[in-house]
Amino acid sequence: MTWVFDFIALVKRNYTLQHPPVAPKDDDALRIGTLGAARITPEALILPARSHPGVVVTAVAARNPARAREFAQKHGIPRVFDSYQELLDDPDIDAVYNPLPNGLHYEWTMKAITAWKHVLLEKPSCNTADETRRIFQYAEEKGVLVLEAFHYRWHPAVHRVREIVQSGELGAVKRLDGALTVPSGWFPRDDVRYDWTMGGGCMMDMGVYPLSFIRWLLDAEPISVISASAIPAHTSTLSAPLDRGTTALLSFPNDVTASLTCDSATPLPWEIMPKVEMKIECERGSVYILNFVQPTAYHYVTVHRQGKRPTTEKIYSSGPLSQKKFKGEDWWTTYRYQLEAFVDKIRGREPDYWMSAEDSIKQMEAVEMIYRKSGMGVRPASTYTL
Ligand SMILES: NC(=O)C1=CN([C@@H]2O[C@H](COP(=O)(O)OP(=O)(O)OC[C@H]3O[C@@H](n4cnc5c(N)ncnc54)[C@H](OP(=O)(O)O)[C@@H]3O)[C@@H](O)[C@H]2O)C=CC1
Ligand SMILES: O=C1OC[C@@H](O)[C@H](O)[C@H]1O
Repeated sequence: MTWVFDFIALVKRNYTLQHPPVAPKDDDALRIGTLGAARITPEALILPARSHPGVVVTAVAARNPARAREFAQKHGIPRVFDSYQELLDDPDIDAVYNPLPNGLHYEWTMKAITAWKHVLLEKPSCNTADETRRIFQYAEEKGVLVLEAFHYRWHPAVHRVREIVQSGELGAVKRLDGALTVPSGWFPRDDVRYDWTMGGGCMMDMGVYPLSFIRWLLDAEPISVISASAIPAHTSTLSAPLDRGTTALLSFPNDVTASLTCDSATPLPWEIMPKVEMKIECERGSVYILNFVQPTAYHYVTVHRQGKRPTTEKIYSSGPLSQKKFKGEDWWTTYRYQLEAFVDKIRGREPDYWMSAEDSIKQMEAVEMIYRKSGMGVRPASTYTL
């Protein structure tokens, strides 16, 4: 019978995450403007802001004014700007969400910082580690906040996995295997993910998730990339090499190895569903999590302890977290948790979790190491100068 209750909870949670309760807004709610009418914005910002009393999405700017108006109307955004710069220049906006193509992250985040705006910056933070370093340095100089939107990092389920791994109860970690793949047809062939000039490539778009999770689970950086191979995308050329997918094997301190796989178009019929998983093998057992990227929709964590029967946990806000209790509701998406932390930090409150500048910089250094090893080379640096 438990599965019936689980199924009802799953349906309820997935309905509520798409139709969150609307919170009455605080008088001093943070006013966020969003750059571009990007596909990810409703899920990553507009829905989460709905249930947050301390945030209002007050403005959108798009390259095409008609598109901006249509987007604003659809999502109840009161103000529309005909250019990104006009939005940044508006003194009634406190923070911006930057979900532009990767190749524009650097330029528009630097411009936003110049305009004294806090920035919620989509992953991957920039095309190169050097750009990421410069962004955080500049933000510090100007006294504004930049956060790379690695939303999964805020969900209690991934914290639980990290807690088990780092508690030492299973002994030392020996090996990790992470994957994020989607079947062919998931992205249109003209998607910006396949545009080299815009910082495209699957390692940039999807491989960054298992990479970031591995680094965080270990609290360590790769020593070297043992091997890396990339499948060229249909847009890949010699002068603009771009991966449809990448597989890499990394070496970490203490003899730990980790593999990651990402693919933006796994050929049918080998895969008809996305694959999103991480397995951590330790001396005396293992931990497996299904769907570490969007655990709110569905996930499970299975722990094999040597000599014992495997156990399975599902961890939402009310789950059996032995570490500190997170703020949140079962239906809070990773983006909702992330927004809570972003606002808390700006308002001087201690967030439940925070992803540091150092972490974002090290993450891009690791991405570069993998691209160099696979022969694809690092993504083109922005031509924007401050
Ligand atoms: N956190 C997450 O779960 C996810 C994060 N992302 C990240 O968000 C970013 C955007 O992804 P996604 O929403 O899928 O992308 P979209 O292509 O839907 O959106 C990108 C936006 O960038 C603007 N833009 C400006 N210049 C260009 C250009 N030259 N070519 C294309 N678009 C341009 C467009 O805005 P306009 O024309 O309206 O001005 C467009 O709406 C990426 O960095 C990606 O990695 C994506 C999906 C999930
Ligand atoms: O951030 C993301 O999350 C899930 C992926 O499928 C997507 O391509 C990416 O942009």
